[in-house]
Amino acid sequence: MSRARALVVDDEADIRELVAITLARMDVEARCAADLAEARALAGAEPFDLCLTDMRLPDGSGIDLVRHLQRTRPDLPAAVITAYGDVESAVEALKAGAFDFVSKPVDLGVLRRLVETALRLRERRAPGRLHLVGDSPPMRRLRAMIAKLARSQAPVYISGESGTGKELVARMIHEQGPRAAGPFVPVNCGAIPAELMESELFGHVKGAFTGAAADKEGLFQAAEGGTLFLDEIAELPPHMQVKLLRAIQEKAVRPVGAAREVPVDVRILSATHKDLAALVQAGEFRQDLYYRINVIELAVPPLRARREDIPALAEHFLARIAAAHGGEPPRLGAAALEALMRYPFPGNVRELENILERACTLCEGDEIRPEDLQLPEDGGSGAFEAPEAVPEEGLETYLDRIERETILKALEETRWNRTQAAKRLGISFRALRYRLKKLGLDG
Ligand SMILES: Nc1ncnc2c1ncn2[C@@H]1O[C@H](COP(=O)(O)OP(=O)(O)OP(=O)(O)O)[C@@H](O)[C@H]1O
Repeated sequence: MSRARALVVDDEADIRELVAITLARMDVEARCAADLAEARALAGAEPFDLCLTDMRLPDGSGIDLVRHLQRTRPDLPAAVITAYGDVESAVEALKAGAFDFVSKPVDLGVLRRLVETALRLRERRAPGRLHLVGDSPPMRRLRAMIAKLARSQAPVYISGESGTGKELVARMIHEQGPRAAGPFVPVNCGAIPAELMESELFGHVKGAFTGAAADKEGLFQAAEGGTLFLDEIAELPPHMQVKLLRAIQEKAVRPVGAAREVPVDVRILSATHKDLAALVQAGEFRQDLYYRINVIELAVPPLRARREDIPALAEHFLARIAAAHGGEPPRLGAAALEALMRYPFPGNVRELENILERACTLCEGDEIRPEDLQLPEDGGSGAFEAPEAVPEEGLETYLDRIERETILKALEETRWNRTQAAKRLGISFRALRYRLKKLGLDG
């Protein structure tokens, strides 16, 4: 890990110096500012692991700086130096988001401990805010690959079943790489109607088509300097596959109706739960595009291939659910955990999350019982048996029918609450709306 850096803000030169010397002895580099304006400018321009600010500054208060950092750098721990006995300000600072305070005259032992704590936060945070729960060998390999791929700029194709964590992996690659300060733009290719896809991705100029009242930038331009995550890339219609290939090759896009291409600097990550290689074989996905996006393939294993991760994941989700609702999370009883360990999780980690959310609602005491989990009797894998012979109606019609039946079932079970139904189906609200339209069910 690189040398830690602290932003020290105080209008008194000798305090700045005292703090800077103390920090230097701890191998922490200090950058000093004498007022709020200077502090803001430095915080916006340079990386820091810790901020230490005096309460009273010539152009505002330390609390203003804490608030500013909370908005702009929520990961940066900030502490305030308060006047002796000024409990009120200390409390106010903590409420504003400061992680600690130290009172004047500054006790160097207290200061050292405070800095150590802040730096431990940094270690826990590093290398990114997001993390994958699970310590199974496949998860460890995945984490190592993410760290390696984050440093490269090559397109990565993330494969894996639905709900395995592909989007989370894409976000981590972005967050741990040199583009982390830039935007991460996720696009669900299956949720954008084919006729809008080009203008959504590349933008359009005013008057390009009816309803194009002004210039609009596309998702490529929105991801400038960052990462574009093309999820469900198998759903890209053929005409868009050609255009995407060109955009990747030329590092430029042409907005609909524009005369010229505009250069774009984005890293492309893509994913699908479908077997893209098989789609290439079947002639449904362009081979040249496949080679372009699949420079590196990262496979996210299904949950049933790493069952030892289930207890840690369950604990993680229970804590998260409790934090969202307030209060203590219920415990997972031994019998319930055993049931989870046996369950095949066709919907993977997302399904585990949903099961636990439901269990928390159903659970009456402080312990989740197997019946609270409501695991499907058939193991969740046999909802639709694959037909033994090629269906007479043809694959497309057959798949449409299955899709329609599954969606209708989810809608009925949720009394046509689309948000709930989308959640149950493990797709976004937008994706559900799009599918309803496609299947003529949106009337
Ligand atoms: N190892 C993990 N640790 C913590 N949370 C995880 C892990 N894997 C997945 N999740 C969580 O599970 C949920 C589903 O993950 P995600 O959306 O990334 O899956 P996906 O593979 O992209 O799904 P889909 O193919 O349906 O788009 C998210 O809430 C994600 O944060």
